[in-house]
Amino acid sequence: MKDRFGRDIKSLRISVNCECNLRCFYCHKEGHKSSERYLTPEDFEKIVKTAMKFGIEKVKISGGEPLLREDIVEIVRRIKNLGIKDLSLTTNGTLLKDLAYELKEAGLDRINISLFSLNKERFGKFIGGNLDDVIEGIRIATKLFYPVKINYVVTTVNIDEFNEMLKFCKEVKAILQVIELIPTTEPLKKFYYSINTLEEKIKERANKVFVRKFQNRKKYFLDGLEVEFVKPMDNTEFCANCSRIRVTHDGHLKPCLLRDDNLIDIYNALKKNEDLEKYFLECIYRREPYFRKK
Ligand SMILES: Nc1nc2c(ncn2[C@@H]2O[C@H](COP(=O)(O)OP(=O)(O)OP(=O)(O)O)[C@@H](O)[C@H]2O)c(=O)[nH]1
Ligand code: SF4
Ligand code: SF4
Repeated sequence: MKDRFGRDIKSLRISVNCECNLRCFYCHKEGHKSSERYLTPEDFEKIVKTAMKFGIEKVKISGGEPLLREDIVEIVRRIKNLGIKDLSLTTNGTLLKDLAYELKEAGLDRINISLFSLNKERFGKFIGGNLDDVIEGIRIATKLFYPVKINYVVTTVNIDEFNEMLKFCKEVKAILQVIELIPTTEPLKKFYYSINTLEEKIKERANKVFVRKFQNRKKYFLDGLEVEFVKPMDNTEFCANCSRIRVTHDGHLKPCLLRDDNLIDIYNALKKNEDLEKYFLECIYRREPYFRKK
């Protein structure tokens, strides 16, 4: 299925909650306000079932911090049991050491873990929480899942750790995902650091480059290491190749991360056990590339 801009619909990104046990200063909260309303594992199952009718085979679970939900393993199991081929989860990693085995057993295919800094003090100051827990979570995850991606959001605060991040990812055998900061508020703008210079450096060292169809992302292969660049800002090619639909924890279909004015409320439809197809069609209709050529 394609939207009005000829973009395929391939993946569903489900935010299962809005709470988090960390406080990253750059958090964009998946572009949605918090709310007291929460979907149940059965609700997510119904949503994914409908999404599959539209050809969606990839599901990403996110939050807030998804591992704070007590029923996260059940959510994973129910979605995987529907036959989703690529089921992944993005986490801050703090609770992973206690949950990694159960998630694997429930059918999770792969995992992305945020890592702002390898410096304990800096991690505590800008992110909160305990870096050691995250590192332990990463080490366990890399033994159970493939691939594990390390999400390194680049800012003026942690740009000096780029080489250390490369070294760390090589050591633990994870993919380094270098992510451009999305400055969603005015004060965040001063932390923005363009990742183009980092990409140039990696390009020089790479043996092979691969361009992912999804968001036109480039992946570089170095000796024993993969590095992917995520550059959403003002990037018309990124949005032109966006194939995601989002679901919020409180039961909205969301056509775009950066917009909060075109959501579709499906909460009552879920509770009444209505067919969800027409809501998906409406969501696909409302999809527009956020950054596009004028
Ligand atoms: N603008 C925009 N940014 C996105 C979108 N999806 C992901 N991102 C950015 O990419 C970062 C990492 O996202 P992840 O949750 O790790 O997932 P992903 O890298 O998109 O997905 P996979 O590579 O398939 O695992 C997010 O924090 C965002 O900054 C999107 O749809 N739009
Ligand atoms: S870990 Fe993720 S959800 Fe939590 S504060 Fe950081 S960016 Fe936001
Ligand atoms: S259209 Fe662009 S900004 Fe919106 S979700 Fe897709 S990639 Fe992100």
